[in-house]
Amino acid sequence: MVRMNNRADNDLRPVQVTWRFLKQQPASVLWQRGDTKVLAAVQPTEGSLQVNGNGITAHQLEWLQTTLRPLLATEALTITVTCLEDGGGLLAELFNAVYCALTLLPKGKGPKQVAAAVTAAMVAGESLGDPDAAESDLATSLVTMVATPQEQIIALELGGQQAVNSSEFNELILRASQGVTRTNDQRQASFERAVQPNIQVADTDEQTIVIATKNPGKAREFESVFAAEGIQIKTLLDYPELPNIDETGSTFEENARLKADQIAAILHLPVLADDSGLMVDELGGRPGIYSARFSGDHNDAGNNAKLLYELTGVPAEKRTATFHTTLVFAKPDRPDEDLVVEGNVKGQILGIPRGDNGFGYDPLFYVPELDATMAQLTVEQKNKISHRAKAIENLEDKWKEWIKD
Ligand SMILES: O=c1nc[nH]c2c1ncn2[C@H]1C[C@H](O)[C@@H](COP(=O)(O)OP(=O)(O)OP(=O)(O)O)O1
Ligand SMILES: [Mg+2]
Repeated sequence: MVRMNNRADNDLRPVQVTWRFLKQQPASVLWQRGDTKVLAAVQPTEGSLQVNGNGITAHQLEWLQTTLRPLLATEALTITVTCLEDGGGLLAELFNAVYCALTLLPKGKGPKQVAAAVTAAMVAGESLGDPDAAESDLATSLVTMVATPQEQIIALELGGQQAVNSSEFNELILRASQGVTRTNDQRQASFERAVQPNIQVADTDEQTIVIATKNPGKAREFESVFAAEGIQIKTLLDYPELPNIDETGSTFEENARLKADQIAAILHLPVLADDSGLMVDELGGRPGIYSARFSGDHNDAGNNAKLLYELTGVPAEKRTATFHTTLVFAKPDRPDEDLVVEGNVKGQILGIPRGDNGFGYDPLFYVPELDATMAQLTVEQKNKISHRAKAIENLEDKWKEWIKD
């Protein structure tokens, strides 16, 4: 049987972990395996264990709570797990996401035991490790296993449309045990890469690109573009040890170059930097390169408030504005070969914010053609029309050739 991506029966989909995904919550992780995306955040509390789920069933939540409990060093925790996309193997990935978040708790509060989860599926009489969504749909039976790397089984969950006989069951268990060991290695490798940026652990044969940003809003938009190419992306949040790059340039391009060149020189990886901002016609193009610091510090609410204040009394037809992005792609150690592109989108600054998506000035930036603010669009919709999307389109034809040599 030929699997998607020509995977062997025991091959797992690649894993990508964004450690400390939420700025305000240190023990948080975005865990992605294939198309399955789970966000987990753990907060120490005074009270007893609470596990909250978004986008998952009551049964999945209950299973998770029961499975986690024996691994916890303390029950004074609130765990929140959010399914962003179920691309197969969700139950296992819920566990893996939470487990990763637990490892970010202060010493002594993390998990008592090393464990990982994986799904195995019986498809057309063959046992497959880590089925994707299509394979899961075809599976006659599925096993989700949580175990230690020493093959001590902590939990087993059976699923699928048919009863499983004991020889198939044994095969599934074997397949799953292999997967657990491998998953544990994937997690460990990702963690080491994240905390020790100079040590590159070759975990997958996938290409890695670092996006030189600490802005999770930007990162999300880039991610969906490169994921489609099978390229894994990291952001500066994966490298907390890196120095802060001061944006001392006087143009978007200078600032993007500063970020791209310096980070590429340190990490020895290809680095894509974005410098972007809002240019309001009535304000002579301000805040422009100062968009992030418009109200003093880097604070979206403050920046939006200041923008509204400065446009007090300006009628709708004069509130025209442009979002601009300059992208600089830098190769390690070859700053003279930087690739530079830009993108723009025109809109209007509203008097009252609308919508909860996106980031930055999105709730105030109205796009007449769509009769919506940027914050009323989904990531997919925004990725079709935004300044960043336009810049990426301009990069599209060039970068694949450029990155090869
Ligand atoms: O699509 C966007 N939707 C809304 N607002 C946006 C967008 N794109 C840029 N902006 C605003 C946010 C920030 O106030 C400034 C970017 O400043 P900029 O220095 O490029 O980014 P940043 O400091 O947030 O992150 P980083 O430097 O780590 O990439 O423009
Ligand atoms: Mg910045």
